Amino acid sequence: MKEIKTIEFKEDALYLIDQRKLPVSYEIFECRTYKDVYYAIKEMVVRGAPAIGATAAYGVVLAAKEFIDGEKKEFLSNMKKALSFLNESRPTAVNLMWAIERMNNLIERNRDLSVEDIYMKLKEEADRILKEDIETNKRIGEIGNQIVGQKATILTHCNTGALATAGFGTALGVIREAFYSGKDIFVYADETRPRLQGGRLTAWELVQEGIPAKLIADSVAATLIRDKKVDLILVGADRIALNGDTANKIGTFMLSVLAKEYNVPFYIVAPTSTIDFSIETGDEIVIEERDSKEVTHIENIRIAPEGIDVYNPAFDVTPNENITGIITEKGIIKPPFRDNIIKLK
Ligand SMILES: CSC[C@H]1O[C@H](OP(=O)(O)O)[C@H](O)[C@@H]1O
Repeated sequence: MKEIKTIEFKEDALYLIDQRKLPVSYEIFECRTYKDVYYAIKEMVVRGAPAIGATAAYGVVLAAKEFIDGEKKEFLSNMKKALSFLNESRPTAVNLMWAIERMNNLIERNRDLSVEDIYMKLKEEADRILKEDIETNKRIGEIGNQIVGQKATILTHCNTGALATAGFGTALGVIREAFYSGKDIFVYADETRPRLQGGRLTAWELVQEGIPAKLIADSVAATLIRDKKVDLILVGADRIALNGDTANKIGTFMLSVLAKEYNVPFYIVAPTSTIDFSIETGDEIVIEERDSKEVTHIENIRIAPEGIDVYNPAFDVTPNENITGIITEKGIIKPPFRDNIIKLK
């Protein structure tokens, strides 16, 4: 299995695979300040809910390093500002807020320690988040593999692999696990307009692993599903509400409607850190709207005329009634979702 180091912290700097450049070139983006990390998340140098969370945690570490020479009071005040700034980098993936809150809670628990000791504890906590995510994803892979047939064609959307996490992946992690456990699987990967995470990132990971697959335009999925060419649909998540409604990359909701119409099992695959226990339904999820240039251009080449207005939501919400189950590291959550999700709090 190929090791893909999406995120690496060493010698007081954070190194990220620059996912904007893949697959054409493999480049590393260096973050030396928490504002570098904000930029990396906002501009999707790094993306994917768990990867965003782990990256933000190291952004907090870089902020603590930046303010380490200040008096305690000034340090705590600067850290509060830095955490709030990082928290605003993208609005939908709850792992960002989950990681920031976890780092803030650590500061609050240790505010009587020296600034240097707080910094060391923050670094340890960020390392823990990174390590836990990889372990969580491998557990998700094992659990998810239980619902993959010995011979199965799986359709997936966007990128939910090692690049979207600290390693191994979520939905693509289940696909990895099924492949390496010897199952005869085949993957259809949606290219996922407009940022093409499927065509650029999932396709790259599948080729790296030698997993049999075909890349398709998003609009091909409907015919494949209608013609019974797809046995299972596995997608990721950015925020899951208590009732199971799930925000994920734009185009996921459409797939769920097709899956329901043609009785194809449709699973969300995500760590429990992607569950937002503070919201009842998907109506409360903020959907990020991104720059129109993502739609009117590809690699800075204009493909739509000047003057055309654009609507570019980065996510949509799949209603829980379209979801077969939610595969997590604690097991597969089945309906009734609220009753079963609340038990995980
Ligand atoms: C394993 S979470 C991956 C999740 O994140 C993606 O969004 P983005 O690339 O904009 O960060 C997409 O929703 C994936 O399902």
